[in-house]
Amino acid sequence: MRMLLNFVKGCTSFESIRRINGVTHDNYKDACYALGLLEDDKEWNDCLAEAALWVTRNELRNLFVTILIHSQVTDYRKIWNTNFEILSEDIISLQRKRFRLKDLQLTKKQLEAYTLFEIESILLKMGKSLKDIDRMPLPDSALLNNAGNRLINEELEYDKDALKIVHDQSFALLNARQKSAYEAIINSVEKEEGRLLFISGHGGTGKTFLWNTIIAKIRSQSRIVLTVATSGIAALLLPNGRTTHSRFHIPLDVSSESTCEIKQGSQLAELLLKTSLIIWDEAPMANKFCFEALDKTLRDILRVRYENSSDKSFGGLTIVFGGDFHQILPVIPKGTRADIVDTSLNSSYLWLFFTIYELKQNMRLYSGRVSDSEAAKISTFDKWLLQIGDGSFYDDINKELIKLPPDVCIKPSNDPIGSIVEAVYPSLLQKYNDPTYLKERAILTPKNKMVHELNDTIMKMLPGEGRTYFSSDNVCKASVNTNDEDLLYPTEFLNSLRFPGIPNHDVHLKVGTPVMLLRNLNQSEGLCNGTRLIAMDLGKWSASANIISGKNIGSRVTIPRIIMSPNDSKWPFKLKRR
Ligand SMILES: Nc1ncnc2c1ncn2[C@@H]1O[C@H](COP(=O)(O)OP(=O)(O)OP(=O)(O)O)[C@@H](O)[C@H]1O
Repeated sequence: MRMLLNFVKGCTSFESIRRINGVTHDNYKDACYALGLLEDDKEWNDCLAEAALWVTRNELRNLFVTILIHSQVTDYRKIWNTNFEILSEDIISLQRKRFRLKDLQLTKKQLEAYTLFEIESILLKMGKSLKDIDRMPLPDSALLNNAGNRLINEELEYDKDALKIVHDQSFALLNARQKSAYEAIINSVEKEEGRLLFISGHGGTGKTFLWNTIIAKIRSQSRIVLTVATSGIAALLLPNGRTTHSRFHIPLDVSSESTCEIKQGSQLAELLLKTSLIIWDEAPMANKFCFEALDKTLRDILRVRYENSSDKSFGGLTIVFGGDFHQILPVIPKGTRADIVDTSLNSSYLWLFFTIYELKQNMRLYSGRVSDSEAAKISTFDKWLLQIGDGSFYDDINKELIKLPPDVCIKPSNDPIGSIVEAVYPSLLQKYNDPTYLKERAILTPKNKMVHELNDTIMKMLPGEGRTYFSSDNVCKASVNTNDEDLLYPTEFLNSLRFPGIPNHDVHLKVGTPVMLLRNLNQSEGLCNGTRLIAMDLGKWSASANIISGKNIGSRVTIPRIIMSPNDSKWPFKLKRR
């Protein structure tokens, strides 16, 4: 009842406290559940049943996998048994198409095996497996064996003729510096020299262009190149790119002793044994221990392939790193400048073995897609930005202030929020439904408080009622050594807490609002930290949205409530916000 009193306004009787959206519930617990304030496995059944009304079965299986991986389920077997039927509704027709047998019938056991096989395929793309999930049934091993090593198959499935054409076209365009890096990399791959190369260059100097040319070359020769990036958003820019953590199973809390969680003999280990090249974009952003973890793991795994692999950096595999040390370095919460430098790639023991190639020419200006005046403008901005990066463009003696050029500023006014919204989102009401309009706009602010103010202002401007989702907040039992956490940390207090990178207790959404995902939910579906979407169906237990940035633009995804915990907070307990 106390929890409800925080939400139900103007109640006149005990019964009215239990009335939620016109329905009077039998008890307070049910009323709390209806508001989404409680944690219960029943939520996942309700969520899948609700989404089944509007999504395809394949989307539903993706939703099921998201629940398995990101939401804390108490009894996996039970939610599988309850939802098996809706998850398998299209399996017979899928198999009929696959085997070209229009009268094919399946027994319940076969149906279960094929459905689990589909679920396992989604999990494998995320680098996970049903084997890792407690008490979940496993697909038929014969089916899995027939499918072979799907990680390797996926890397060999490319259209080689098309890639050869792409390669020849881009190769002809490479500038001198790009070409010399290209030759060094291809030589090292062909002669298995196992070199370590670092391609540095600021934004627009054609690193991605170079990667694409090299990837096309290697894949057109039926060889394997793994493309990874430190952040999900950069990974989406690479063909079949993945984040380094998901591709190599690097632990999240990485230290000097860490290794990647890859078992000898696993599908991933076999893939690494067959790999010719790894391209790691945005390398300066990663903690040096990530590289060292991969180094140690490859030295071990590649011993089957190369003699003395344990004496060679990365076991003797050619690895290309790219990025710009001017851009974001590893984030060390409350770390000093020295801490950050010490965690960077160039403080690692591996840095000694790198050969560095530098790209200098801003190719964005020469790609022929911009007019001369636009190119001059970009060039001036580019120089200005680089000077700031070099620390040579200060407006005062204390080296603290930078003068912004007038064309990037908006005029001061009495309503700064209104002005910036008007400047960034002109004619919002006519255009808020247009994905292209939304895709190219964003307001960045240094503080979350301002983000919330801006969001509230813009949400109020948009038409429609929308829906408010409440989180269920709990103190993680393992993080406190008392049974009185309810007294110490009452729910309304937990609800009021705000953390960076984690949504507040209440999230208000309207159909058509652009949202940004804050978690790497499913790379292969293009769902990672930073993916932008437009909210579409706002169900009670899940929300569907259309992707508008990165990979898979236009496809629809359904997202359940997932559990998030702040990484480091000042409180003496760990909050679980679902
Ligand atoms: N050799 C080239 N010939 C023609 N166009 C090129 C060449 N190299 C790069 N470009 C084009 O220049 C633009 C910027 O290149 P690219 O995105 O590869 O740069 P980048 O270094 O990866 O930039 P960022 O660090 O911002 O991601 C792209 O439009 C790309 O197609």
